[in-house]
Parts: sequence; structure tokens; C-alpha cells
Amino acid sequence: MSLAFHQLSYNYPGTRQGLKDLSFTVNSGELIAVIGPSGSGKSTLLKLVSGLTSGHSGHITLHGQDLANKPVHERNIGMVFQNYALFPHLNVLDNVAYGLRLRKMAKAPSHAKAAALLEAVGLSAFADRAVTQLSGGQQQRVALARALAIDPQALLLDEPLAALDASIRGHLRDQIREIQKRFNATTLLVTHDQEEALAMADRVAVLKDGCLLQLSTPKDIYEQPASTAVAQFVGLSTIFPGRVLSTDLIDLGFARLVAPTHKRVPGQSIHALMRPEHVQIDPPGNPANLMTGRVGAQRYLGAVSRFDFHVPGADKPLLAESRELPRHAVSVAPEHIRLLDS
Ligand SMILES: Nc1ncnc2c1ncn2[C@@H]1O[C@H](COP(=O)(O)OP(=O)(O)OP(=O)(O)O)[C@@H](O)[C@H]1O
Repeated sequence: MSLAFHQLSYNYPGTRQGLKDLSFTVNSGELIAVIGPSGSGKSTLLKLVSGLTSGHSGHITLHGQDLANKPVHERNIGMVFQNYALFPHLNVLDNVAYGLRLRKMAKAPSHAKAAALLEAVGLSAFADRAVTQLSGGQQQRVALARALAIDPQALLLDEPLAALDASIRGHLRDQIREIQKRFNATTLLVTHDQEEALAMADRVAVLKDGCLLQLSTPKDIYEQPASTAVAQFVGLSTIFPGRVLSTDLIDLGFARLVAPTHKRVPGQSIHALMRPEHVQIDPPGNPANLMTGRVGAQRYLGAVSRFDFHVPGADKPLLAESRELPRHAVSVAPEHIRLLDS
């Protein structure tokens, strides 16, 4: 049950906004999280798959079948939206059974199937309740059960946790992932929350201006961003412009640092990416890439403090994270400096 995009393009009528030449496959049972800045095309992608928007070029295929001329109701796709979108006049069980009844399944078997799904999402005890009497997290689990009830060929999750309190988001995130795996549901998840994307997905797709910038595992997206745009969007970092001096030596203007230059040649412009968790404070001895300076703005975050470290001559501070603040120096190990082509 794979969901594949082949040279998918779409423009909203009269504009140049939409999606540009997207090609990738969500493999059977895989969860791909789609992230990207506002306006990058995430919702457009889901709308084209669901059929709420039509008129694309290229192909969207579900289990090998082209969706181009398939009306919405014939697409066997389960959807969960940010705002629950449950039917307030139906109780929990009837909400879950809704899609089955629509497909003309008799009442008794549809209720039996809906009950099994409520069990799967841990809400058996709530079958007779009005959906308006559920918490946001419970409503979202009902929405997930409803989406899965129709044995969908693909599952679309559109910001499913965005409306919920941070305190239950983490727990529900794990639950949704566990259920998605159990049902082997081929899933596209759109989210604004990078942590959610990294934590839940098998792979993450980063979109910008309607283009796919990178599709990789969460680890690779974070640790091996393919471009400065991906690095800037995923996680916190400081990115300094500079150039290659010689093999494994770069010049950032305010400092000369050791970093893997790979096949780059002297004089080549680069961006040097450093993650806050890789900044070592007051390192002992005289390690590579020692930088002296002073601490600027500080934010206490509980487990760690995040702070700016100003190195004389740098046009911006280095963002760092640690339990304690440095007295006068920090360093970043060469293997933790990632060079990107500028
Ligand atoms: N109905 C529409 N008519 C014209 N342009 C549209 C329409 N809907 C979206 N767009 C444009 O298409 C582009 C992609 O929009 P889309 O809603 O897919 O982005 P998004 O990544 O989901 O954004 P957000 O994170 O803000 O929800 C944007 O430039 C947007 O302005």
C-alpha cells in the first residue's frame, strides 16, 4: 500500500504558488512527516492526496493506482485533522462507525468493528458518550479510530496534536505512532512541530516554496542537513559564513577552525553549522577550536540553560546549551562542525 508522487506539480489558479516537481514514495506502513516553513506547500500536498484540491500535473498513485480521476469518496484514505472534525450529534461509537455505514456496512458489524477500534485506541469505556464530553486528546483518538475503521490505503494526519496541551502531546504522539505501526498504515503527517516530526517519523520530508529540499531519516535530517535552508529550519544552530583555507581548516573571519572540508578546495565559500549541544564550555587543556569571549543573553530551560556566546569579531553570537555557563571560553569539536555549500 505505498503512496507515490511522481513529478507532482500544482499551481493555485492565477498564482505561481503550490507544489513544484515533487517525487517521492511513502512506502507501505511507513510514516513520513512533512515539515517546512509556513506556505511551503504542506497542506496543498495533503489536499491533493485527499482530493479536496484537484488539477495537478504529474502523478499521485496509491497502491499503484493513479488518483487523478478518482473522486474524494472513492479514495480509500483516512484523515485526522487538527480540529478533530468529529460529528457532534453522534456518540463516540457512531463517529467511529460513520465511514463504515457510509460504505453500506450493516449496523451490527460496523459497530463491532468500531468497538474493536475504540479498544485499540484505549477508549472502549467511552463508546456511548457524546463526543462533546471528551477531552481534546480523547477526541483525537476517536478521530484516529474513525480514520482507521475504513481500512484506509493511506492515512493523512494534518497537525493532529497542534490543538492539544503540551502535557498530553508527548504521550499522544507515542500512542498515535504505536497504533500507526500496529495497523501498518502508510502515513503522511503534516506538522509544525519539528520535535514531533523527528520523534514520530520513519523519514522526514522538508518542503520550501513548494519544492522538496530533503527526504531523509530524522537522524540524517538533523545531523546531515543537505543545505543551509534545511539546517536553518530543523533544530537550533548557528551558521557562520566563511571559506576553506586548506584541507580541514576553515576561516570564519573571527576564527580559524578545524573542520572536515571533505572534497572542498581552498578559497571555496562555505557555511559552518554548529548545534548548541555541541558547544563545550571551558574545555580543559588546549583543544581544537577554542574560542574565547563572553556570555550574552541567557535563557533558563530547566534541564539546561541556553545562552549566546559572543566571540570578538563575529557578526552574531554562537548559540550554546549547557547546565553551567562558561567563564571565558568554549570549543566545538571538529567532527561537530558541519560544512554546507554557501
Ligand atoms: N486557495 C489558495 N489560493 C491561492 N494560493 C494558495 C491557496 N492556498 C494556499 N495558497 C498558497 O500556496 C502556497 C502553499 O500553501 P500551503 O497552505 O500548502 O502551505 P503550508 O506549508 O501548509 O503552510 P502553513 O504551514 O502556513 O499551513 C502558499 O504560498 C499559499 O499562500
